[in-house]
Amino acid sequence: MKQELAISIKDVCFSYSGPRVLEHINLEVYRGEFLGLVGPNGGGKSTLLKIILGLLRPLSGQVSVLGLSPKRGRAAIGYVPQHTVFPEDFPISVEAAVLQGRLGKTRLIGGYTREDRAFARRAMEQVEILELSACPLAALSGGQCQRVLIARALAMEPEILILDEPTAHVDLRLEENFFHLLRQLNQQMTIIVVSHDVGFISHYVNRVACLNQTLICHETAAVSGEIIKQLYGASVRMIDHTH
Ligand SMILES: Nc1ncnc2c1ncn2[C@@H]1O[C@H](COP(=O)(O)OP(=O)(O)OP(=O)(O)O)[C@@H](O)[C@H]1O
Repeated sequence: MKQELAISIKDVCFSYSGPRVLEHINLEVYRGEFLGLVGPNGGGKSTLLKIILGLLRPLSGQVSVLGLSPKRGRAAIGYVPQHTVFPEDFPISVEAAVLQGRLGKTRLIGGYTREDRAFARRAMEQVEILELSACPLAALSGGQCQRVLIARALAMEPEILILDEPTAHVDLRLEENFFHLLRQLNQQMTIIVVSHDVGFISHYVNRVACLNQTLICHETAAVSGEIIKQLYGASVRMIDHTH
């Protein structure tokens, strides 16, 4: 059976204004895949995600998302950004934050509909934060905040979920819970997750793409600490959390 493409990246090059950040990147992500994207600091991971989201235009090459241009395909992508910190006095509840995920989908005037609230509720149920729905964001732990951000992305009914270092600020136990959650979500949607921890994510993902200006994909079984160290130096963590 022919697999359907979720994302296609062909021969993409990019630079901000100075040297090339991405060189001739080729990547095909299939529907239903769970892809890990790893690489050293400054390797170009966030830049590649921004190109997929249509926020940056490549210097050359082609990108399509579900057969559409990245700008048009963006409506199908739930994006969980890196390093989102809510200010201490941010006066907004968990439910209000999750409802923001409906902004591109709902009517422009008249506020959220009953349907929007049902989507937000379902998203909060999926990531097990429904009991926190009235809490102010400022009262949440790092792990709970990450779940709110995922719920916000899920509320928009995405076909593709992209997460940029979602567990950078959570401890190992929460990280494990979190990846179990992603594995469940992967039954309904394509997932790309950026991480610095190859050893850990290779227990969960189908394939690991290593990006350091150029990109090489490995089936998870083929990823060893030695390969990663040779290609990308010591800044990628290769910790085996085998249980
Ligand atoms: N807005 C920008 N303007 C100029 N250069 C940038 C900009 N954003 C990123 N860069 C540069 O592009 C390169 C790739 O950065 P990018 O943030 O994509 O890497 P990354 O792999 O996501 O890194 P990290 O793991 O540290 O988050 C780096 O050299 C960075 O300094």
